Amino acid sequence: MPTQGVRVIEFQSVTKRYADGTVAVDSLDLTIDAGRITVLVGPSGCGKTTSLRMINRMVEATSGTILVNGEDIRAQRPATLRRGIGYVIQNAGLFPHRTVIDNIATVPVLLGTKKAAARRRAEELLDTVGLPRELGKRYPAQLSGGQQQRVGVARALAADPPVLLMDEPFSAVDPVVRDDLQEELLRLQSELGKTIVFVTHDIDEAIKLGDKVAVLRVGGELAQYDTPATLLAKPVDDFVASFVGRDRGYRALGFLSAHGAEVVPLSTIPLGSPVDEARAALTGGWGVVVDENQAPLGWVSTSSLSTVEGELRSADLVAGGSLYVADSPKSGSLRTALDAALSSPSGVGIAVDSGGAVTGGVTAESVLKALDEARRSGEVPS
Ligand SMILES: Nc1ncnc2c1ncn2[C@@H]1O[C@H](COP(=O)(O)OP(=O)(O)OP(=O)(O)O)[C@@H](O)[C@H]1O
Repeated sequence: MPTQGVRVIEFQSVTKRYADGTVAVDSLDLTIDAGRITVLVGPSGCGKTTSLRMINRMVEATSGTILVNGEDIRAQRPATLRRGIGYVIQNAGLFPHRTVIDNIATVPVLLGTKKAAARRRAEELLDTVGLPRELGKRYPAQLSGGQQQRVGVARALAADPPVLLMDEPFSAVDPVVRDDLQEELLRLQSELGKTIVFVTHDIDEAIKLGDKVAVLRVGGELAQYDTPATLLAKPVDDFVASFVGRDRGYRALGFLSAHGAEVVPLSTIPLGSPVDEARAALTGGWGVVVDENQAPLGWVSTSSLSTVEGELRSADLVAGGSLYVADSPKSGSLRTALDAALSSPSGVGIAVDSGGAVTGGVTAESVLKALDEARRSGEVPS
């Protein structure tokens, strides 16, 4: 099956009325782009899960049409349809009595792949989702919540479906793990280019992950469907504005590229340099110590070097803050740049290229200046 077919999912005036009369989705028109992440977001009960499940026919629409790749899904047998659509849910939904490897291999084996081959592929998928292969022999209960969620993603990817449906997949894990899982999904997506439909009630998650975001309101109506930037800059009404939140200027930092922020020269000092040379190389009292590949190892300052003699060793370094990649067009966001500046002991965030080598530094002021410019050009709200 192709990894990146021209799959577009199209909702044409789709309504779902449950047997008790509840209208969960009301005349939904939505075109979901191939190879992108589309997020459905909105308050509890607004019909996100119902919309998602109609795509793989776990829920049947009452009226309207859903096309996948131009074909009406009602014309396909649900089992055939689902072969091309992976599904990931909250708490991973793993089979408790099967090992991790067998969980991942489930669908390929059902589809006729030999067990040994399916297991080998499952091991590769553990690598793909960033889990050590040793975990393959464990049972789901022997994994952390975040690890289980990664296995859930690996299982959904096992049959290499062009479409992935993800229903609040990261909601049950703590914020730090959730952040890791989100980063991992973005990394995976940059390699795999799946058509992903992602449901969440968390607007921050929607803005971070979505190429496009559909905001739904209770009653199953589409309130706005736009890129995160447009959603933040131009909410169509009070509902969307309040859902997106008052601090949307700060949120905007998360998707504005840090490319616009000025990178200033930074003194770099090779580990092992004589301390006298290191002292002479400091700028504004600080310098970044690097390895032979120019990758940052930590900081030294006038005061940290005051008692050091001989050559610079790892033990002499002050731990550095977070890094940000300033390697257009792969630059990190302004938020990563600001995080780097604020978490750095010197107040200057370390900018690296995509190979991890130091290219310079960025200050909080330069981030705010770039934000100001984005505001003036109307890219983000003022
Ligand atoms: N099987 C069902 N029978 C009757 N009503 C249902 C059924 N499933 C969902 N609903 C109702 O349909 C509406 C939409 O539900 P849905 O689960 O799609 O919303 P959601 O946006 O995913 O909510 P949440 O964020 O709370 O999961 C809700 O009012 C819900 O109570």
